[in-house]
Amino acid sequence: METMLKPARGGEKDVLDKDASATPLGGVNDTYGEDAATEDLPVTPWARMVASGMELLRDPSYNKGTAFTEEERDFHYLRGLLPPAVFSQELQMERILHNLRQYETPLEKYVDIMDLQERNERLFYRVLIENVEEMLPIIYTPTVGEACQKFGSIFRRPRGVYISLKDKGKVLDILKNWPEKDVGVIVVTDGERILGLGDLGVQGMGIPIGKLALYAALGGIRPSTTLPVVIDVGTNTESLLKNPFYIGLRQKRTTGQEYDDLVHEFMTATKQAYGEKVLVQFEDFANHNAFRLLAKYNTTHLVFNDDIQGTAAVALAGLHSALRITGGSLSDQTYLFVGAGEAGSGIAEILALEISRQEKKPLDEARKSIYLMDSKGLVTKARYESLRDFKKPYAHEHPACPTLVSAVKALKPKALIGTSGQGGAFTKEGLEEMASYQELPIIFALSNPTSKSECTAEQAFEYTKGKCIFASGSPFPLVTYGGKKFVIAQSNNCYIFPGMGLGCVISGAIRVHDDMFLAAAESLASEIRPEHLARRQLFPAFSEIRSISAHIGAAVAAKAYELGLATRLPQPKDLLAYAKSSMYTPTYRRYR
Ligand SMILES: NC(=O)C1=CN([C@@H]2O[C@H](COP(=O)(O)OP(=O)(O)OC[C@H]3O[C@@H](n4cnc5c(N)ncnc54)[C@H](OP(=O)(O)O)[C@@H]3O)[C@@H](O)[C@H]2O)C=CC1
Ligand SMILES: CC(=O)C(=O)O
Ligand SMILES: [Mg+2]
Repeated sequence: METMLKPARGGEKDVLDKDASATPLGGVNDTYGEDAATEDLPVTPWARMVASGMELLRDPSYNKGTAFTEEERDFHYLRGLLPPAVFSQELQMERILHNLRQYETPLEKYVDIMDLQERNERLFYRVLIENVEEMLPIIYTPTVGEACQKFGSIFRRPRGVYISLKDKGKVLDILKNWPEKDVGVIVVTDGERILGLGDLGVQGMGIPIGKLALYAALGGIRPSTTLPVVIDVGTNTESLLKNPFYIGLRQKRTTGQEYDDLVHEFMTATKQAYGEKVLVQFEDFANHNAFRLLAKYNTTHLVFNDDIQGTAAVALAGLHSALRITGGSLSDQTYLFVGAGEAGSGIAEILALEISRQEKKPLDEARKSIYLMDSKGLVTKARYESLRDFKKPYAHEHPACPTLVSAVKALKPKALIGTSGQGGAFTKEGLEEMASYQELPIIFALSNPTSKSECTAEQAFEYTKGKCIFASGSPFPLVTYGGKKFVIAQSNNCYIFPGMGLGCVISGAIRVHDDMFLAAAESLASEIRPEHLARRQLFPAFSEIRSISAHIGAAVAAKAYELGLATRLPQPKDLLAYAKSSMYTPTYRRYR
């Protein structure tokens, strides 16, 4: 791919036009999933003005470091500003990986790789895309959790947009300060429930940054169209308030009208700044805000909540796969959730929707085989009045069960799904009980990061005597039990949201509908092949994720067209080919 850059000594810059092109992601019909053979590709028919010389080296969107060719070094006033060797992107990647592997702690690796994002964006994404399985635990769970806890200390350069209570009335101005005008996907948090680590205030920003890196790497969304946002309304975490390196507002969380007004100002400003079709993903809000914000904005904005809906879709795909191993249908089983918040009730509700759709029975009927436990034990009818709304549909007539083992004994669930954020919540006794009456118990320990997983993969296999079909939210190493090796698949919403974003963008969707998540789940489930199931592996390897995201994107887009929610007309004939051809690839452009 050749890109015409008009060198402008002294740094005249046209950031508005950056990467503009005919495809919705601005991918200039990037060659999907392979190295573009740069010589053969057409010359892009437009020109850009970018900085030259040192400024070019300092612009991560265009910088290629030692990969600038001799010709480019002459043309762009770079001669002498770089050492004489000219590296290929492949060799640069090797060097990055070599250095990364020298670090002793995952946090050091995180700091190093995020630094690369600030220096050379294309190299950063090339490293991510070609080494997803190695890189995911660093830029995502579990390391991103530790990075958020220490965000103030490791802070180097700001990334994304910080909106605090101090900015009331100025949110649109803040969005205007962001250099990119063509924003398509925003991930926003208020930092109150960061993974299972609780309230990390403004330091939750690590999560939108990480999720959006995955949008680009796994889903092919052009990085320049992504915007991480944190809304800082304070934190109730005393240790942060006392920490001299804390980078947020040093006050307790604001709630009520003042909170709502700031969020509303932000939501209004997103449309004013970026139009109707900007996708806003709510991430890691505490559940007292998550459900109501979703309900408030999903009829007026293109929004979804990843913890409720993305998690639901991936877990549903996992359950489909698990039942292909055990036999039986979704509707024949009893399900027990440990954790009745966003993730738990989100999964419960999509499961009930799917059962109701498959069996053509009312949703309320479908919910009857799904039980939730929260911090007070089993959610039952007797507790109805005191329950939050999202738990009420699952308050069945049943005696109280205060502990996991008592609930498992009473209900004999086929599947046990952990979404409690409580490390160790799946006790030895509870897991032994799950294995006492069935051959292949389904055990999902979905809480993140690793320290909050309801059990480890090893414990699941050990306490069920190797019988379990297991998935976790955070990565676990391979488990060997009874001489057999089991690859531990991750039931994590990162299988879904990149493809969901891709589908929304390529169709020009204006709303997200639950059926788009059902379509995403179905698409993901269809990627599971018999050889995966033979190994009890419920999800394909992350190395296949770009292709999976393209399929999910096409399925989501098809559903958006079917529901009349898509605005990109006419509908492309082959949505999968269109999704693939629209995806961002990080191969360097040739500048002249
Ligand atoms: N794998 C994935 O893709 C995802 C994983 N997650 C993980 O799921 C976890 C929960 O997230 P989320 O649902 O948003 O959080 P919420 O705070 O909304 O929900 C947590 C739930 O767990 C319950 N709970 C707390 N302690 C216990 C206990 N000892 N026994 C049983 N239930 C308990 C809470 O009870 P009560 O209602 O009484 O307070 C609440 O219902 C986090 O660790 C998060 O990282 C989240 C999204 C995606
Ligand atoms: C994965 C995710 O979104 C979470 O743990 O919150
Ligand atoms: Mg989350």
